[in-house]
Amino acid sequence: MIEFINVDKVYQNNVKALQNINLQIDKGEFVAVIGLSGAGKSTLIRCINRMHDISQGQLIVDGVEVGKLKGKEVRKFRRRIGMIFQSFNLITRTTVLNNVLVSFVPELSYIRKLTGFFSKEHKIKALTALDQVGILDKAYVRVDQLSGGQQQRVALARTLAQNPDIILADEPIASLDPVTSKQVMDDFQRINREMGISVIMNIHHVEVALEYAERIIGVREGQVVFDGKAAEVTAEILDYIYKGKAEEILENLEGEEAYV
Ligand SMILES: Nc1ncnc2c1ncn2[C@@H]1O[C@H](COP(=O)(O)OP(=O)(O)OP(=O)(O)O)[C@@H](O)[C@H]1O
Repeated sequence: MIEFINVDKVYQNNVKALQNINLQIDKGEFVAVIGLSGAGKSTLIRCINRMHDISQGQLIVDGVEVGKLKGKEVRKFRRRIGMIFQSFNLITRTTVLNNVLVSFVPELSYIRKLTGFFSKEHKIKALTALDQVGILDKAYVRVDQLSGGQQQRVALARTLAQNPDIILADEPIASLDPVTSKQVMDDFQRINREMGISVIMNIHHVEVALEYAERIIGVREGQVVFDGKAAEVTAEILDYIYKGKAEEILENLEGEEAYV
């Protein structure tokens, strides 16, 4: 379980990105975090794996107070939390398999780190992860020869190979077309349902958030202004989260539905 207790985040430039956040996210949930640009969505997600430190309050993940972890403990803690970015963060000039194997580097002995030699067990784990996202046949293809959607699947496989309890996804479909976005979102849904991995996703596409997430957290000016089931989200609620811009967003929604 992830628990935010009275969490504030103030950046060094004095921007108060999060204010008094209180949330509980249970294991296995699929949560979408929505809100205007600058509302605090990325900050909220990135505090969970301590990419950002919180300024006040407590953030507890499976009984561990994240802010109290030190050095090695932080690295060990992060191994349980996968992170997916909009920009995929892959090494494009090498194979898909090598990109997944990279996730095992922290587990390697010093010698193996130097030689870059992965065990058979690591290779099997990596190939299994590629199979889980349907791109096993691309294992020996260079990443720069793949489409954006396939690259995001490689990133997802790399995360899965870590055997995470939680996947944080920061705008994972922002640079993908609607059809590819749907494939990637289907992957997230399958991983969430079949493997019980919690998914917490920051997403600009409201229509996609409502379709895939069970729970929606609406953030506005650093505060949680809505937290409920996707099915409960109304046009009024969206309007509140998006400060009167819901009409524009709903218009988009109609267009996107036709496209997807
Ligand atoms: N590293 C940083 N240093 C200083 N201020 C920051 C930093 N990162 C974010 N901010 C500020 O914190 C606020 C929240 O930013 P955040 O990136 O969390 O919003 P967001 O909702 O994810 O936006 P977007 O949808 O555009 O990614 C913004 O005012 C932003 O300018």
